[in-house]
Amino acid sequence: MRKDGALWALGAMSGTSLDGVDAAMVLTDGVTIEGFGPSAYRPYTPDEQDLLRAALGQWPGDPNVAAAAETVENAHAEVLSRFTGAELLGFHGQTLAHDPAGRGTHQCGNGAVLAQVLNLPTVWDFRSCDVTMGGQGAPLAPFFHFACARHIGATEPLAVLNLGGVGNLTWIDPTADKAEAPGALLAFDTGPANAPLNDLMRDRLGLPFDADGALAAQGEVDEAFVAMVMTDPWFDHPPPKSLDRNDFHGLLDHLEMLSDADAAATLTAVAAAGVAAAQIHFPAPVSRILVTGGGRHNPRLMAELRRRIPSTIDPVEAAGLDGDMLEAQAFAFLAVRVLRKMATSSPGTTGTPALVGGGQISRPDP
Ligand SMILES: Nc1ncnc2c1ncn2[C@@H]1O[C@H](COP(=O)(O)OP(=O)(O)OP(=O)(O)O)[C@@H](O)[C@H]1O
Ligand SMILES: CC(=O)N[C@H]1[C@@H]2OC[C@@H](O2)[C@@H](O)[C@@H]1O[C@H](C)C(=O)O
Repeated sequence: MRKDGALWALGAMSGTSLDGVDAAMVLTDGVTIEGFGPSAYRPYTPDEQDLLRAALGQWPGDPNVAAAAETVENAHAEVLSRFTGAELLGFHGQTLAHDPAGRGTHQCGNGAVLAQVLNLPTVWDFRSCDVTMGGQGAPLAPFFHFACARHIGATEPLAVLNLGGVGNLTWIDPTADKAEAPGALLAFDTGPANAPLNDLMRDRLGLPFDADGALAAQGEVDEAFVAMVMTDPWFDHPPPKSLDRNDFHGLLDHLEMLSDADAAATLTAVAAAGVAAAQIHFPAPVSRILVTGGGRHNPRLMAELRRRIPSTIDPVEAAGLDGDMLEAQAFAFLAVRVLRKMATSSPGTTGTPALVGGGQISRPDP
């Protein structure tokens, strides 16, 4: 029997790696996870990626943004139309620019268009309200991570680490009354994760990423360089904090003297060192870090994490979750929360002064 208020929600995420659209269904009332449904992935073609890359860092009104938005909407319409039985859509869109202390945050793709095309009530623009209210606008997955921690029966503090283009981590006390409770969650971005490594692979070798960490495995980490990066005050800065995809892009200029393999090994280590540095911000130590996002497929990155961090480091699959779809599931879950007028972020997640519920709701014409 369905719990009161539970809906089959479809969530879609187009992440900072610009690789494609993840989509997944969750049965939820926005508090507990009642079940996971089907999922799908739709990669962007190289031409589509070029259009998106040309719009990175741009704000509404820039000539490249309209083409990027159309690309995002079409790719989403294509993959989302394969699903049946969804009652609500949570559409994240593609982050093109993120500057919470300045111009705000910009996800392209219009949820109102998707609501019509898919004939589904659509929750979108999840981050703007948070930034307007003084929050970072990211990360937003933590309320879902709290539900996941409950779903897997966790009883002591743990962390969920997402290794996408940027890394983000959620520290969770699963014994808290609810996700909104003070002290239940502490979340923040950990630093660059796959983005600089992907950019290196693309610039030097014309490849999208270091598949299975094969190139990094042939190189040596320049530990002095890693230590130098870690002196950036950003890592010691207490949460809340969030990054734009290209905030650490300048790293690549300093690696020109290194071979391809050494540069790949060093950037892989930088991603892991950022996570190790994050531990000083934990309210209490964790015995386990569950890793989600594409970076968990990189054995070199996982090895660097294990070398630098004493906690057990497992892919989320070890706890029965799907690390390729967790973010898409998060936006399905958050859509239900928005529909039900529940908070989507808190002082511990995005650093808003109070609980905030973001998101716009667009409904198809009757
Ligand atoms: N087999 C693999 N070996 C090495 N790296 C991999 C592998 N599979 C995926 N990745 C890395 O993971 C990235 C994709 O990760 P993911 O899909 O989590 O990113 P995203 O959702 O776009 O990012 P974000 O969470 O920052 O929004 C790829 O670009 C690549 O760097
Ligand atoms: C502004 C933005 O899109 N941020 C993303 C990005 O990708 C990873 C990290 O940086 C995280 O802060 C966030 O996404 C996840 C889904 C989040 O909001 O929880």
